[in-house]
Amino acid sequence: AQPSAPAPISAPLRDLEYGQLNFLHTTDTHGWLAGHLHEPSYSADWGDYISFSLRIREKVEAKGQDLLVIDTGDRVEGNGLYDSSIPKGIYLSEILRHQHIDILTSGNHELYQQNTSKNELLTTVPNFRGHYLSSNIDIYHPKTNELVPLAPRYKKFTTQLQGIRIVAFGFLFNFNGNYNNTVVQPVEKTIQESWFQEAIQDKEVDLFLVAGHVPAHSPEYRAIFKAIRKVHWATPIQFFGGHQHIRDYAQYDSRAFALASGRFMETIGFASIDGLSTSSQPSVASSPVFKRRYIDNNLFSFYHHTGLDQDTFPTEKGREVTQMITDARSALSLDTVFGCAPRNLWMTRVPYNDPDSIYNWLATEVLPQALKDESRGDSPAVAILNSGGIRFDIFKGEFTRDSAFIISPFPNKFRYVKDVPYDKVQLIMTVLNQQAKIVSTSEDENPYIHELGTPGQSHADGDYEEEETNKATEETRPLIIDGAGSHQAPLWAKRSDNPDIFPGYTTKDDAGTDGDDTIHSPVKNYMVPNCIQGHIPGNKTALSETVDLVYIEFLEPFLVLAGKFAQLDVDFINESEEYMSGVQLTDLITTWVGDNWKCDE
Ligand SMILES: Nc1ccn([C@@H]2O[C@H](COP(=O)(O)O)[C@@H](O)[C@H]2O)c(=O)n1
Repeated sequence: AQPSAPAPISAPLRDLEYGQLNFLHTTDTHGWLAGHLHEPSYSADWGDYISFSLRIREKVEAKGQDLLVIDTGDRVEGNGLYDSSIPKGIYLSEILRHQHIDILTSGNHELYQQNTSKNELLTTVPNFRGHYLSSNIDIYHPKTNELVPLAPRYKKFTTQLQGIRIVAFGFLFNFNGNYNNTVVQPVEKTIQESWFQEAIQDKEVDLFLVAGHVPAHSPEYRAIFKAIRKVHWATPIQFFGGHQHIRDYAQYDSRAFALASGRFMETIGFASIDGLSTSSQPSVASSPVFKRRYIDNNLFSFYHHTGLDQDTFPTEKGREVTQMITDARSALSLDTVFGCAPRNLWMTRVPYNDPDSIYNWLATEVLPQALKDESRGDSPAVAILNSGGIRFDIFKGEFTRDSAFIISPFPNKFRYVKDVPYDKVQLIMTVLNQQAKIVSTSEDENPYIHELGTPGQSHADGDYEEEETNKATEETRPLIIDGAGSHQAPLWAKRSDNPDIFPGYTTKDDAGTDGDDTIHSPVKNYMVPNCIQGHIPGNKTALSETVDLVYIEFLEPFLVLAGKFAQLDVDFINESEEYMSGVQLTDLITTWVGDNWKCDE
């Protein structure tokens, strides 16, 4: 773990249930390779994960079993370790490549910016040659401008020890927010292509392995499942997915399961299958048995599952990578302090209009006080942000360069259109927040276009409380103990009534409620609107007035549609201009923090 990471807290654990074939899975790591430096449950880093997978490999191979390591994308955008370097990602790519990954795929975040996908093609794909798969992404090659697959579409291989014959694919969900140097083909169309149909005709297959940046429960995975089942009624299928930032396990039939392993290096997913045929034993009598476990990413869990301790667990490679991360964080000055947060500010643990909500803070303090384009004189403005652009909580204590990128990693600037009737702005807000489905289906069948909100909640399946009806109470607030001096506060403490249990993941999935390795008490979450608004200046504007409609540039395509619904006669693409030229939301936040959150001497 990193030198400043908190020690993990001991807790009751469920064991891993190994099988003939075992998997470790990461997804949506978003640059958090240093682990969480303020949360003991997720405080292991990428070096520890390398040691963990090497130790698990030793353990399973000693029993003649196999291990495969999977990563399903969104490795970039979301942490200073990736976002603060110039160019972005130079340290991250080097750190990542030290993990042996058997199958990896691209997420949507690898494709938002031209440079990011170019870096995938020219650095990450070669670093993981033979392992990176891209079944439905093409890229215009930066040298030839020819449209080429980002990586091979699929591969067939056999496992080292048992000769399990696997056909593997690497998909991305039907994403359409990519920069125009890449092409994402819808999954449903891709599986009609001849290469896919030929790949699934193979009769010498013991397992289909579908890795992808695709939700475990999704129309895309259902389509792939159906396509394979048309040809193979009983061959086991193991899916690995991601994108929603949740722990999830979907059962498609008794021989087809999908695992999603959370986000931000909080979770190491584990899966196993027993009862597979192999090249030397092509038919098996029994049905395969599938298992899953979500491992909290900390050394307490890692020691427990490997049966090792602080002396016997670390590997030389793991230690080296931990040091590489420490060096990179220092070279990037990620611990530079901009100010000290006087309290915790939460994304979803309190209602969004609560004084402790990060969105309330942005809407009532940061935007009104810091967003001002001098060229607009005294014109009042309403600024709209998508809540999904904010990625993490702020903890009481030091607010560092790293915190800024963790909260707001995207290079999003502001744009505006002038003289918009205030009542139309409010109508647009209603459309974006309450009628997003209308917006998403008007011209575009892609169901993901309305993902303006925080990733987990559009698929929360009842785990989130409706904001209006539930005000957080004392008992539902996370347990916090104040940090000493200006240090960050740890996120939770043990409960006095049950000293072994503290808040954390309590996952419900298709296999039940016993998936998490660590037994936790639940944390309450509240729905957040897709978009929030701040008034500049902060006083309320009369309904009859006109305002500058300022918006984060990511919102523009959504505003074009919402504007039509609100019958606003504005051409957002051609009539808008930059607001506070060159300033990104991240800069606005850091400037405000520097001006307002002084640290006590
Ligand atoms: N420039 C950007 C890019 C993305 N977002 C927000 O992130 C969401 C996607 O993130 P996932 O981790 O869920 O893939 C997207 O829907 C936006 O809300 C952004 O704000 N700006």
